[in-house]
Amino acid sequence: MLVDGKWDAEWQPVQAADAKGRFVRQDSVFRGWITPDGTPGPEGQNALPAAAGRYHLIVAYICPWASRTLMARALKGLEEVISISVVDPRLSDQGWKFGDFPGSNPNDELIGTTHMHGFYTHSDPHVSGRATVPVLWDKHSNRIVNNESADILRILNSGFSKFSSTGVDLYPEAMRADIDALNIQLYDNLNNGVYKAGFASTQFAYEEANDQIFAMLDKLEDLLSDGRRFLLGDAITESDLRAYVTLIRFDAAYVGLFKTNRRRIADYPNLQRFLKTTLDIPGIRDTVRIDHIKAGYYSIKSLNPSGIVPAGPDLSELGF
Ligand SMILES: N[C@@H](CCC(=O)N[C@@H](CS)C(=O)NCC(=O)O)C(=O)O
Repeated sequence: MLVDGKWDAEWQPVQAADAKGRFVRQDSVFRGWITPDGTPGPEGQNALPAAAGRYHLIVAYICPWASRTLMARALKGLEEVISISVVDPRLSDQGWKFGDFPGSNPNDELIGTTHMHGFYTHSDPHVSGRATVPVLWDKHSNRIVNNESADILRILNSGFSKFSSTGVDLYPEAMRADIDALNIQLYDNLNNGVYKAGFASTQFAYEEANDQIFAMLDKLEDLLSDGRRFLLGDAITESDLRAYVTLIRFDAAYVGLFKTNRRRIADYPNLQRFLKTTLDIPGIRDTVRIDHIKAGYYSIKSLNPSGIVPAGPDLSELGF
């Protein structure tokens, strides 16, 4: 991680642990906003004006948080408005870097950095924290606008609406209370839940996280059991993006590496249908690279010292 603008020691996947061995995630540090005309964001954040060609997303296909921003970009039809670059899925001892893995960018064309942390120190020479993806980058000032994917989803949804070619609204006014309530459960039990299981340092913390994950999966399976296409009805919302990015990684990576192996998503008919429905939306399949997901997760040395990437599972039912 970075300490006062300098790379400090070897990269470690475990961010912090509490007294009971629970994984604790750090908060993101760059929280600027983008609005249609540059007026402040919804909570008074400093904002830049939306524009075509000015902003850029730096992502990793392995990463669920980055992938949800790619999904929002695709669902809003912003592929020609916001450019992207993709880091190598395999973590180096200095965090993310550009590299030669198929489908990633060998070099950075924005500022010529080799590692993700270069964007952070370029934006703030004294920055401290982890150099995470995704990053929303401003090509005019050559600075990070925001490195919190939850914010980036909202920015893409509302800030860029005049550039959207689809008219999809992922956070409709009338559904906000339901979306917010479901998002909290999804984050604690599922999105961050799998990391809590995978990076638990005690049996207690692992079992606690595992129970939360499977209770949440049962709940989502039940929500979808009336035949609805998405979690809150027939229209896709932000909550679906949040659930999807963890569900699509579950059988490929988490069941094995994070030991969340009580059941697979393929064993839940409605969750599997939800994955297929979402994958059929134009642009979504392009946001999923199973090869990056497997290579990336299984490159985490502390969980998989040999670096061997499993050959399975068979995901042909999902078209992979
Ligand atoms: N809260 C952040 C979390 C992002 C995050 O943790 N990304 C991971 C990859 S999935 C990362 O870049 N980790 C590198 C590190 O922690 O050094 C967000 O949602 O944007």
